[in-house]
This record gives sequence, structure tokens and C-alpha cells, in this order.
Amino acid sequence: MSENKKVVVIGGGITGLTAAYYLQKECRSQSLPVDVQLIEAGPSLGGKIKTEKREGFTIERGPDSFLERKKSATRLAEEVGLKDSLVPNGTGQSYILVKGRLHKIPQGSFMGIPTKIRPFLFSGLFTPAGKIRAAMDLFIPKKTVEEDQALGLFFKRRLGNQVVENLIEPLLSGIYAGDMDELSLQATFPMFYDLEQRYGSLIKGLRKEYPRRIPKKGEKKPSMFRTLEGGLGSLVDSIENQLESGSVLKNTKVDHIEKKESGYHLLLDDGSVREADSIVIAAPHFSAQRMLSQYDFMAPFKETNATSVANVAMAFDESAIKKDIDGTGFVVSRNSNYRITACTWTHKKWPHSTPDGKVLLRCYVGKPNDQEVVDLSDEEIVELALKDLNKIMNISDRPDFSVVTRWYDAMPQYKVGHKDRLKKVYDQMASELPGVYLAGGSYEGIGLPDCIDQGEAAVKQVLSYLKD
Ligand SMILES: Cc1cc2nc3c(=O)[nH]c(=O)nc-3n(C[C@H](O)[C@H](O)[C@H](O)COP(=O)(O)OP(=O)(O)OC[C@H]3O[C@@H](n4cnc5c(N)ncnc54)[C@H](O)[C@@H]3O)c2cc1C
Ligand SMILES: Cc1c2[nH]c(c1CCC(=O)O)Cc1[nH]c(c(CCC(=O)O)c1C)Cc1[nH]c(c(CCC(=O)O)c1C)Cc1[nH]c(c(C)c1CCC(=O)O)C2
Repeated sequence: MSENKKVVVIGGGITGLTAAYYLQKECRSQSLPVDVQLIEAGPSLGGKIKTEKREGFTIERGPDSFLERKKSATRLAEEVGLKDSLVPNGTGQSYILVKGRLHKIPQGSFMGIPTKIRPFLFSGLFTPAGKIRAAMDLFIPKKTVEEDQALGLFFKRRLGNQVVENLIEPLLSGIYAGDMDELSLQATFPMFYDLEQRYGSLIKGLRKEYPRRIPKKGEKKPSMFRTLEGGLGSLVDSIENQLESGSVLKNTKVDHIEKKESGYHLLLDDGSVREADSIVIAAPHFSAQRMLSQYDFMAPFKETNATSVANVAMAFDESAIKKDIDGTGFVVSRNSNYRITACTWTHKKWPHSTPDGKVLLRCYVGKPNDQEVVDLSDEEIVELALKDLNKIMNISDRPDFSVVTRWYDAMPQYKVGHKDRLKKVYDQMASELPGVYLAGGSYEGIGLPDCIDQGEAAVKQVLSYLKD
């Protein structure tokens, strides 16, 4: 009787967890003779998902939610028994901080691009000239370019500098922690290029294909995010509980992958070797490059930067906040004299996370031209966050406690040409390393649902490879 086929998933973040979970499920339901092993370098699973419970608060140290419109995260949560724990964000207003003042994000905008005219006309974010320039998107002819282009330049050409600096850039920084003039349009928002090509205008295209309804007075804004009542860590725990016993190896790093006559050898940091017929590398690009450093085609991943970021959650008694703001959070424009890049009023965005009578604020720091901030001490980060917050709020007391989290090289930068570089790597992998696949936040999207999609896609690739 032939031995079972062996699949190793490297990395126990949400991508690797998804891949291991669906692989085991498929193999069970199709009665395939396959052993799946998940190998994680750290002491726990979840990667960037990290929930901390303290004094009645649920504190997210990494992602706090996922976009509802990208369906795979909800589907996965439901699948592992968390249907009843899914919660929408408390709706309220989001703001952009520009030159020291908070401005409402104009209603009817999609990632900062207007789809409704009135809210833009009345927004204090732009001068009349800035508004007219943005409206020129309706008339500026489309520009067809074969290659990739920078997000920043694309939007500036269509909508002008003001809308980009005061609205689009801060919102995108609140996702990619990157430099818009370097980020790739194709790898981040390819649909905007498509809309330009098909409608000759972003505003026209969005109005047609992504219609936004403006809520009537008194009506609640629809919630675009979802999280889990027990924190995103409960998703990690639920998936882990459903993985077959003995199939997870923690505290073990894969140092190197070598191709053998048949299959692969994985060299682990405990000195042991593990065999595999197929491998899903669900680890960041720089880690993947190290595992396969003998292959020159992996070299571009050495040059792919990832921004380091940090955040601080601060818990207060309600009485400490003398002047509050009605909203769920704000992002800061680069032309503002602030060190924090964004802030979430967590108790308002996620009321379940905070005991009654308390307040939970989470501030973010770290951008491409301010990486040093991540190395400041916990106290220094708390100080600078409070100093910035006090420019717009009035916080009289020190926090009851604070939780600082540093994420080094955490936000991969999809720079212009990202897709082409990836394709070259995939093509070479397919010919030189058949049965080895890359998946996760470094490659085809950083949102949790994008990572889940990639984990699922890797399952399909592995199964089709093993069946051949
Ligand atoms: C502060 C912050 C806030 C965010 N907010 C949001 C948000 O609100 N919504 C959202 O959708 N997304 C958010 N993101 C993005 C999202 O969290 C990530 O893109 C996603 O979690 C990445 O998952 P992953 O499994 O691909 O990688 P990771 O979570 O990085 O997991 C990779 C795993 O591989 C392991 N590993 C690495 N090398 C090896 C090796 N050699 N051997 C074995 N194991 C190895 C690591 O230890 C790690 O556990 C945020 C990210 C950060 C940093
Ligand atoms: C600074 C930051 C945040 N969130 C994030 C960062 C960068 C990492 C870091 O620096 O630590 C990371 C993030 N935020 C989001 C994603 C996933 C995006 C996706 O799935 O495509 C990711 C990867 C959703 C989001 N995050 C944001 C948007 C834009 C929302 C919009 O269009 O109104 C999206 C899709 C904006 C954002 N983002 C943030 C705030 C406080 C806000 C303002 C909105 C609010 O919470 O009230 C915090």
C-alpha cells in the first residue's frame, strides 16, 4: 500500500490556518489519503491576529475587523461555528484630520472618490478650486497605459492634488501604511483603472457600478466592517480547534526548503528534516525568500519593503474624556502636523469591546518616512499619542492602562510593477518547484478576506497537483 501524500503549510497566520483547515476538510470529504501539517515559527497561531482580554476590555493588537463586502471572512467564521458572534461596527461618522481640523468623510464617497456631488460641494476638506478640479474627472479623457502606474499619480491626474492629499491618501494610508506615489494601481485597486477605461471617468464609473445610497436624516449609516464578539482571536481558536489533532507544530521555524528526487525536504530550526509532496508557503515574502534562497528568481522579494507600524490601545474612565467626538475614528492627512496616523474610538466602533462607563482609544503610528517611531519606548508612544489627541479632544487623566504593540516589517508594500514581479516568480516556481505555492498578505491582497481567498486558492492548487 502506498503511503499517504504529505502536504506542509508553512505559517499559522490567517492564510495558513485557512489553507490547513480547508485542505483537511476536502481530504476528509473526498477520502483522499493526504496528511496535512501546519508549521508555525511562533508559540501561538494567528500571525497578525492577536486579541488581548484585559479588565473586561477586548483589545485587538493587530487587525480589528474585515470588510463585509468581501465575503470569504464571514463564510469562514460561519463555517467554524461563529455565526452568532459576528457583529457589525457601530455606525457613526469617520473623519479625516486635515491641518489640525476634523472633517467628516463626505458621504457617498468610495475610498475617497466622490460618487455624489452634494456632500463634496459642502465639504470643508477642499477649496472651491479643489472641488472644480475634482469635477474635471468627468471631462478629462482617459489615458490608456499598458504598464502599471503609481496610485498617487493616477488619482492626481484624474481628480487633482487636493482630493488626493486630503482624502484619498489618508484613507489609503489607513490600509497600506504606504507611499501613494510608489504603490501600484494594478495591485491595489485595479478596478479604478478599469472604470477609467470603460467610462472615461471615475465618478461616472463608480456611480454606475458602485452606487452608494446616502442615508436619510436619522437613518443609521450602513456598517461596512464586521468583527467577532470574542475578538478576531476567537476565529483563530475556532479554526485551531477543528484542525486534526497532531497536525499543528508550533515554535518551529522552517529554515530551508530543498527539492529532492521526489518531493521536498524542509529543514527545521530544531535540526530535523520533514518530507513533503506539496507545500503552501503562507509566510511573508522575505521569509519565503530565505527558505528558497538558492533560487535567484526569489531575489525580488529581498527588495520588497514592508513598513513597520505600532499601535497603542489606551483604556480610560469615561470621566477622563472632557471633550469627546461623535464618531468611530479618523485618519490623519500627511500635511497635518501629527505623529499618529489614525485613531479608532474603539468603544464606539465596537461597543462590545469596552465595559460600560469606560473608553477605549487606539492610536496608530509608523509610516514610510517615520519608521523610527516604532522603536520608541511604550511610555514615549503613549505620550505622543496623548499629545496629538489633546489637540482635538480634551483628555484630562492618564489612561488606566495601555497596550503597545509593535509590528516590524508588517505592511508589505505593493509597489508599481508588483503584479509583473509576482507573475515572474509564480512562473518560475511552477517550472522549478512544482507543488510549491505562495499565499498570504505579501502577495495578492492584505485584507483578511484577501488572505482567506488566497488560502482557499492554494488548497485548490495543491489538490489539483496531487491528483495529477
Ligand atoms: C496593525 C495592523 C492592523 C491591520 N488591520 C487590518 C484590518 O483591520 N482589517 C484587515 O482586513 N486587515 C488588517 N491588517 C492586515 C492583516 O492583518 C494581514 O494582512 C493578515 O493578517 C496577514 O495574514 P497572513 O496569514 O498572510 O500573514 P501573517 O499573519 O503574517 O502570518 C504569517 C505566519 O507565518 C509565520 N512564519 C514566518 N516565517 C516562518 C517560517 N520560516 N517558518 C514557520 N512559520 C513562519 C509567522 O510567525 C506568522 O505567524 C492589519 C495589519 C496590521 C499589522
Ligand atoms: C492605520 C490603519 C488602520 N487600519 C489599518 C491601518 C494601517 C496599518 C497600521 O498603520 O497599523 C489597516 C487596514 N485597515 C483596513 C484594512 C483591510 C482593507 C481590505 O480588506 O481591503 C487594513 C489592512 C480596512 C479599512 N480601514 C479604513 C478603510 C477606509 C474606510 C472608508 O472608505 O471609509 C478601510 C477599507 C480606514 C481606517 N483605517 C484605520 C482607521 C482609524 C480608519 C478610519 C475609519 C474608521 O475606523 O472609522 C486604522
